[in-house]
Amino acid sequence: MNAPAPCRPPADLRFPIYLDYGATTPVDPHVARVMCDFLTEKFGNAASSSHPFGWEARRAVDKARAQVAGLVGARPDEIIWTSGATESNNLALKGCAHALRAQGRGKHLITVATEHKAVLDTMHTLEKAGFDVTYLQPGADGLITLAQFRAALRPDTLLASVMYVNNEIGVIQPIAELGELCAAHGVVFHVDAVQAAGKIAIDLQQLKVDLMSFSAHKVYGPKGIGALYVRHNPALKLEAQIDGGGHENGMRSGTLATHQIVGMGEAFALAGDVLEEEGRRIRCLRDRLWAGLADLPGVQLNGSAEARVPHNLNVSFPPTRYGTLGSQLLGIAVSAGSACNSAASAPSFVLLAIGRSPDVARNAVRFSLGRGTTEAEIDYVVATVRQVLAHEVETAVLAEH
Ligand SMILES: Cc1ncc(COP(=O)(O)O)c(C=O)c1O
Ligand code: FES
Repeated sequence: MNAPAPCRPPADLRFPIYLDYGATTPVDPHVARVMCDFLTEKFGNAASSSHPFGWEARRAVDKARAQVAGLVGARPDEIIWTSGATESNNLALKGCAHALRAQGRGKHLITVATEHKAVLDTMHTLEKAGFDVTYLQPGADGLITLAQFRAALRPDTLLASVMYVNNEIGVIQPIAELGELCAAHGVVFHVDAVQAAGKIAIDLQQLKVDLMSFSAHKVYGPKGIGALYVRHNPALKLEAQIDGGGHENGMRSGTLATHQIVGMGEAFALAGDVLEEEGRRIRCLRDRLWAGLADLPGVQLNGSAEARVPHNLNVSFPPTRYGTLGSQLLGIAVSAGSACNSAASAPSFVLLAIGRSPDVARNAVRFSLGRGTTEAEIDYVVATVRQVLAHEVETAVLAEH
C-alpha cells in the first residue's frame, strides 16, 4: 500500500515550506549586506588602537553592543561577545560557579530538567567537579512553580539557571518572579533567553537577572555569534573559560569577529523594531494552525497553551502505519524536537520530563513559525496533515469490514 499523496501544492507556495525557525532563521538581507562590508572593506581588528582601520572596527563593535543591549534593557558594557549561546551558557555557569566556590560561598546549583543541552551538559560537568545540582521537574504544562523553586533553595545555593522560553515547547517560565526569589536569597540567577529574545519584550532594568544568554541565529542574524549579559555588579565575577589576549574585560579572549558582531547588532535592532507587529501576525498564524488541527482525533498540544510564545506549536499526533506523522509531511520542514537531538530516534527528553509517554513524545511535531511564514503555508500544512490522518481513518474503517 502506498502512503497517501500529499495535497496538490498551490502555485504560489515555495517548497520546502520552512517551519523550523526554532532551529535557526535565515539571515535578514539587510543584516547580510552590513556584514559583507565588514568582511571586505572594513576589515580592521577592533583591538588595533593605533590606526583608522582598528578605530572603525571598534566603533562598529560598540554600536552593535548598544544595539544588542537596547533590545533587552541592558547597558552596552554589560554585553560580552561569545561564539554563540552554547558558549554563553558555559561561561555563565562554569565561570560563576567556580568563582563563587573559590570564595567559599557553597556548592549547590539549581536548574530545570527541560533546559537546553548547553545548560544540562554544563551542569553535568559541574557535578563531576564536585557541585551539587538540583534538576527541577516541570509540571505537565512545562512550567516550574515558585513553591517548587523555593523548596529547592538551600543555604549553600550559589546559582540558578532557568531558561526563559523552552526551545521545544515554547513555554515561558516565570522569570520575573524567580528573579525576585533569587535576589531575596542571594542566589545568582542565569537565564538562557535564546528563544525569548526578539519574540517577547525583555527588560533587564526590571528583571532581577544577573546573567542572560543570547544567540544571533535565532533572531535573523548569523550563526556562530552570541552574547552573555553580565549585570554590572562588582561582586559578580566570572572565571574566564578562554584565556588569551584579555578581550572583553578578560572574560573572553579572542579577536572580535567584527562581521558577526555587526550582524548580531543589526539583527537585534531590527527585531526590536518589528517585535510587536511580528508577534501579532505570527500569533494569528499559529492560532490558525492550531484551529486547523485541534479537532483531529488523538491530537494533543504539548506545553501550556497560555504561557507560550506565539512562534511555537508543539503537537503530538496519533501514530500512522507509515511511521510518525512528522516523517510524512513531505515538503514541510519541521522537527520532532530540538535540532541537536533530531538525529536521535529517542523520544524528546523535554516531552518525557513533562510526563508524556514515550509513544506520545515520539509522535510530536514542533511547528516553529517565523518572519517568512505565510497564511498560504499554514493552510497547506493543515490540509496536508488532515489528508494524511484522514487516509489513516479511511483505511482503518476498510480494514474493519
Ligand atoms: C534554548 C537554547 N539555548 C542554547 C542554544 C544554543 O545556541 P547556539 O546555537 O548559539 O550555541 C539554543 C539553540 O538551539 C537554544 O535553543
Ligand atoms: S543547538 Fe539548537 S537545538 Fe540544539
